[in-house]
Amino acid sequence: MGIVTSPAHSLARSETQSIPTILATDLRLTLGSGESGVEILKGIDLTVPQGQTLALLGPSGSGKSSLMAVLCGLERASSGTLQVAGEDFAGMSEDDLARARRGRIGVVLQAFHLLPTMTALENVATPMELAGMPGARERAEAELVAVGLGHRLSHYPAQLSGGEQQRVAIARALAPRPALVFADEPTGNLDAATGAAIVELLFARRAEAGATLLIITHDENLARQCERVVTLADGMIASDTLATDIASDTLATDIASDTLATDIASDTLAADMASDTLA
Ligand SMILES: Nc1ncnc2c1ncn2[C@@H]1O[C@H](COP(=O)(O)OP(=O)(O)OP(=O)(O)O)[C@@H](O)[C@H]1O
Repeated sequence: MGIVTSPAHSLARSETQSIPTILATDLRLTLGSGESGVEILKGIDLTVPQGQTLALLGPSGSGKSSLMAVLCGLERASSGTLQVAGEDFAGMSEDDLARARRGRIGVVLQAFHLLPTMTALENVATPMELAGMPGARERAEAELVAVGLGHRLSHYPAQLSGGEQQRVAIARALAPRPALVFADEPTGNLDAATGAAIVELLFARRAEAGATLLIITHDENLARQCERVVTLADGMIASDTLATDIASDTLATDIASDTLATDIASDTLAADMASDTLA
C-alpha cells in the first residue's frame, strides 16, 4: 500500500515538553445513577507535557477508552479537574467542549463514526470545512493519499473494508494537524504491514506538528515506540513509566495480560462524534 509520510521535523524535547497539555487531578467517572451507577474512573491524576507520546495499557474493562473519552472531551468527568490545551474541560458545556476539540484535537475511536452518506473525501474534508479551514478538500485528499487511500476518495464507508474505514478515520483525525491526537487501538483492524505504515504516519505527523500523542494499544511494538507507558487497572493508574526504563519482559507481560479487548463504544460517544462532524 502507498502510505506516504512527509519528512518529520522533530522539535527538540525542551521545546515540546515544557507545557502540560493535559493536566488531570482526581478525575472520576460514574456512569448510570443510583444503584445502577458504575464507577468507571476512580481518581486519575495525570500530567502530560506537550509533544509527549504516551501508550495507555491495561486489561479489558480497566477504563482506558473511558479515560480517553474524558481527556478528549467526548465524555464529561463526574468530578475532578481537567485542563486540556489550557482550557478548563471540567467546567465546559458540551457545546463548548465540541468547539474546543474542533481542529485542535484529533480522535480515532475503535468505532470509526464515519458518516455513511458521505464519501471518504467528504468525511475527512467536511469537519475542516465546518471549522473554516482553507483548502479543506485538498488537505483531505492529501491525507487520504498519505494513508494509502488515494484510490478510494469517492467510496462511501459501506464500500470500504474495516481497515480502510479505520484509515479514513485516521486521515480525518490527522488532516487538521491537531495539537493533540488520541487514538484507541489505531492499528486494530489492520494487517501487520499496513499497521506499521500507519504507526509511522502517526509518529511522523506528531513530529511535524509537535503534537501530543496518546494511544491505547495492545501492540507491543507500538507501545515500545512511545516515550511513556501508563497502565490502568480497575479505573486507577497502576503504573506510569518512561518507556526507556521498562524492562522488555515487564512490558511484554503487561501487554500479554491485556488481550481481552472488546469494542465498547457507547451510544453517547457515537452521537458526540457524529455531532462533532456535523456541527
Ligand atoms: N455506558 C456505560 N455504562 C456502564 N458501564 C460502562 C459504560 N461504558 C463502559 N462501561 C464499563 O466501564 C468499564 C471500562 O470500560 P472501557 O471501555 O473504558 O474499558 P477499556 O479498558 O477501554 O476496555 P477494552 O480494552 O476492552 O476496550 C467496563 O467495565 C465497561 O463495562
